[in-house]
Amino acid sequence: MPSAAADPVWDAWASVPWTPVDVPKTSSSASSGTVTVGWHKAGVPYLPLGEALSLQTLDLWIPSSATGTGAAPDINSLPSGPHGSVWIIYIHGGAWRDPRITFASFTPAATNLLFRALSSSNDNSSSPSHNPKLAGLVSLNYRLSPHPSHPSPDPARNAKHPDHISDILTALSFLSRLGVIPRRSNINNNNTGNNTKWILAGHSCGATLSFQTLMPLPPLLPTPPLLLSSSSPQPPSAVVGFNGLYDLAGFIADPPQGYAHLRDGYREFTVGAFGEDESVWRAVCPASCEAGWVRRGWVGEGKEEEKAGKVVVMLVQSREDQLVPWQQLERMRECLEREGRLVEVRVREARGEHDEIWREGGRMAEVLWEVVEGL
Ligand SMILES: N[C@@H](CC(=O)c1ccccc1NC=O)C(=O)O
Repeated sequence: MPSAAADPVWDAWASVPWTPVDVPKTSSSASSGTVTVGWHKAGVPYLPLGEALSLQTLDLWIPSSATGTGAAPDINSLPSGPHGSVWIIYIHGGAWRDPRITFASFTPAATNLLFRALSSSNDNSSSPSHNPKLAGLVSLNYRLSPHPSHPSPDPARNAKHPDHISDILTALSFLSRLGVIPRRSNINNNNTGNNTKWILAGHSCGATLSFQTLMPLPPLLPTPPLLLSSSSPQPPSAVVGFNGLYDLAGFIADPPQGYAHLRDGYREFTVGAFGEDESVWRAVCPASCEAGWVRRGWVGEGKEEEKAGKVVVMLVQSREDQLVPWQQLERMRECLEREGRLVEVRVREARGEHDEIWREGGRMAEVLWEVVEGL
């Protein structure tokens, strides 16, 4: 991938060094020590240097195979994956407000995925066509609303809708300027496009934010001018929601059995993020907003896009989740199935309480790997 001097996007990119991701060698190998599974940039500002607030940053990892050598990539560069490789972009949860849940909640799954990528590139028995190609991973930070138990004067911790989704869209524009997300003009262009695909994944309110990137949200959000490019980013090939929130108004009006005690908590964080107006709650949630957004905001109206194939939604939920009921998944599934054959909805179960899936990371990585393989 190119790098360029005197470009605010590449200047921000080059402001952070690469560090190795070292994991202990498996016990089966005779040698001890660690193996480098990938390279990591931590806390890259996704706005021009000096303009980003404390939470307007992203972390990015590439598999060690991307460099071709054992050495760190150049600080100015972003090595591209092989033809047809896939980027995964992750949005953390925490009810739009919890400062203890950040981009770092993706680290266990990211490390697991880098390890899988290394193992599969070492595995000569797998045929190249079935060898999944992971280009890299990104985890986004974004401004948070105030948390009553964790007050802070930091402007990045006193956000209100649409600040959260605005930051996510800004980060996606930044990533498209870096070449991580392909541009729309490359769609259907098999000769010159590098055919990179991307997956958008999120946990809890991060799943809400993932779908919001594809919904027409009022009011329209301006992109910072320095990040604008002539062509818009290509939408993701798949969205993966882990223990996601899809219908806040529905939950607050009528929480399902076993979750009624959470109604006031839901109302508190919903008001904190979106204000008191319940019509806004409905408009910003993917299972309760106006129908038709999958075609309008994602698949596209044009026949060419329809020919390019349907999009994939993977909904992952634990029945043991003490904070988000299975009913949220059902609401989302029903909403997507009403969109007809544009979307292929897949459902996977997970185990444990609400945050176990990212704390533990293995199941999250397994599901994401399955989506990468299927693209
Ligand atoms: N730890 C959070 C609570 C939280 O994250 C949450 C609670 C209920 C339903 C979903 C939640 N998180 C979604 O992103 C808080 O303190 O606000």
